[in-house]
Amino acid sequence: MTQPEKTILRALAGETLPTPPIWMMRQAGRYLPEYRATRAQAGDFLSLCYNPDLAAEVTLQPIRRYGFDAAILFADILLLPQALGPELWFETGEGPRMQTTTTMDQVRALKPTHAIHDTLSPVYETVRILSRELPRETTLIGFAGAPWTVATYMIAGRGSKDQGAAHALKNTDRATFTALIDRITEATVEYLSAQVEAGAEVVKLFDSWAGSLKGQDFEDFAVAPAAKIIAAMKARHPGLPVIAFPREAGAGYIGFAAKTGADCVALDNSITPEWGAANVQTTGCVQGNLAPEHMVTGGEALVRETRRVVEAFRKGPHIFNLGHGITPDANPDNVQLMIDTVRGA
Ligand SMILES: Cc1c2[nH]c(c1CCC(=O)O)Cc1[nH]c(c(CCC(=O)O)c1C)Cc1[nH]c(c(CCC(=O)O)c1C)Cc1[nH]c(c(C)c1CCC(=O)O)C2
Repeated sequence: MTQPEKTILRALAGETLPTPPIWMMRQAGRYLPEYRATRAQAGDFLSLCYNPDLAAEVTLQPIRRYGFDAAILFADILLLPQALGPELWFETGEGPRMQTTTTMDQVRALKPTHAIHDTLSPVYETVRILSRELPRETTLIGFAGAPWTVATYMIAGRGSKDQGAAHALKNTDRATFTALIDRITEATVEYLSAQVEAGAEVVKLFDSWAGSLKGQDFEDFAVAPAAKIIAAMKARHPGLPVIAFPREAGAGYIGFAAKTGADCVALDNSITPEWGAANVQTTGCVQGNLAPEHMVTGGEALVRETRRVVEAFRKGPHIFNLGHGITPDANPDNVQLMIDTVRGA
């Protein structure tokens, strides 16, 4: 294989670059006026996700405006469970709602894995459009939710602060809980494979609620499913780079890449960049981890903390990013200031 030229792929291959490549979680989102305009044209959020032309358009908007080094497919982690059967909708101002899956009969009633493509084919079309339209230097990232995080929404039927319903099922009906995790794991491989076949060059697993899994639960339901998915993806697509994001894993970040086979571990901003460099970057590429609040507040603190992240990770492979998604109240000018600071302008 020839050496990759795209900066994101070089960092993922373990190269230390003089300037870290940069992209941003939720870079296509409500903080951008052009996103709000396209979303209004689509109607609601799910209609936007399932409209390949408009989903590709919002994916491209932050690339045009800022020249990020990567584009992330515009979709949502809850499209996959929806494709397995449960209804999904978004309550305005509140977030996602799903028909719940909490019994063995309901797990058995989920659609077979191969049937997900009936629902998800517009997402693959979005990927195909993007792989044609992105600038040649921009890397296209596909993604899925990790099984635990997806399960928390399927079990509770909505987002929750403590993932209480999922923990309760895990502790009271282990057979149903593990059957659900296994079904999501299998479907995730199928979904990510279809994204790669359509043109995604990297895939990222979002485990937003990994931090609520402690001790052996973290090993069983954050580490083990990620390891299974990554092994299957690498067997099907040799050389495919994978980013894993076990958000708020804390000490669980240590050794996560080695245990799961991930090429890069994305770090949230509950840890300092110095801690991440000393404990995680020692074994490979890391991504992160500026606090998203700086995109709201800007100014000297943004510049200082951006430089601190770049400095802390300077000695190893690093992809600059926020520690979590940018929020709707962010100021687009602050994103430009972050990029200029990273690139040394
Ligand atoms: C937990 C989770 C979800 N979705 C996602 C996660 C994991 C990452 C994380 O922790 O943020 C992941 C996600 N969601 C979205 C993407 C697209 C790619 C990107 O820009 O990063 C990705 C990678 C678009 C989106 N997903 C959502 C929006 C906002 C929708 C809108 O336009 O109103 C976007 C741009 C909606 C969404 N989707 C989800 C919730 C809880 C919400 C509501 C919260 C909110 O309103 O911000 C589920």
